[in-house]
Amino acid sequence: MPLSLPVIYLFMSLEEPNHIAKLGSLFNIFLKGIIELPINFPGTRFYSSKKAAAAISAELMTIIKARRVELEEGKASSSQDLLSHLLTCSDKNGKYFTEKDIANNILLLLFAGHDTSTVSITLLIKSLGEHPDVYDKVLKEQLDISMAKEAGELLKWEDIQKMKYSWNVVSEVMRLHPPATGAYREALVDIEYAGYTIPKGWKIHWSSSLTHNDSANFEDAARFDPSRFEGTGPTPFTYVPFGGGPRMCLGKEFARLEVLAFLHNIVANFKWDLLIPGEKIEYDPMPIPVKGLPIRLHPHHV
Ligand code: HEM
Repeated sequence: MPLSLPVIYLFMSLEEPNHIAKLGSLFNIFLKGIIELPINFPGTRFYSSKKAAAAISAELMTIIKARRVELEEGKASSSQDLLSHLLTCSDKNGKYFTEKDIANNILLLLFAGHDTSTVSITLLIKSLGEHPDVYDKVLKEQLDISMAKEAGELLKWEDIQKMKYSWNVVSEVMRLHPPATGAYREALVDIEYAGYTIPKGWKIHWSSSLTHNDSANFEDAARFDPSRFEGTGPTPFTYVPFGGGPRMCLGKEFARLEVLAFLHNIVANFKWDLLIPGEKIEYDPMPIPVKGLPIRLHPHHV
């Protein structure tokens, strides 16, 4: 999914379209090779991905160095964007981030924080288009929230907490199609599992898709059913779209806010038809509808 202008602007205040397009196309090559066999040989996706990541880092380093000069000359402010913030804040020991740390963090956030949320929103739109009964319930919940507010009043944190049914729907979308299909761990000790030994030091891939689609964890696992998340919800560690343990997603609550705020605004203003009913989803590496999910919006005034 191409990087959008707002995210680049928010992170680094870049506005020049060619510059953004260049970073965007490198980013897409980088993304395509992230979950590939690590064969570092010309022609493989992994190789191209590593090259693209190095090119993005070099580009980011140039931007970072230029911004440092602007900050020193008073031509940029520390609150301008994420980049200025990272350049001017220090940790509790007074140590500043290095330029390399900043470039790595921006690259991580672009990857971890952008496509995951856009994919969740895309699949949410698809699921609501396929399940009008669920759409109606989401609409009711969102309208109850809007009607309790003054005209033009923006959403508040308390409103997000009231979106319980809507979040159950988003959760069910992420159960069936987790935006991050899994991640990696390293075995710190020898592990015995199902009669096999995973030796210390081996890399392990854990899969959220397989865990979420296992009928031992979810009855009739292929069925779309947001009520699974009512009450106490799934057994711990059977539902892991954000991972688990100490390296669990840092942006989980921000993602919830982002997706629910988007959902509130689109549902309150539109209903929609899917132009390709039953459009297939492909994983490359994130789940995306193969034709880009064309829809027809119908504004409503409720
Ligand atoms: C629906 C949206 C999102 C999903 C499904 C998602 C999913 C994940 C997953 C599966 C991991 C790996 C966790 C693990 O290894 O146990 C992860 C890590 C991470 N995510 Fe997210 N994420 C989302 C949104 C975001 C956002 C919006 C941000 C930042 C603004 C973010 C920042 C991060 C970071 C920094 C990590 C690395 C944490 C670490 O290694 O300690 N994520 N995310």
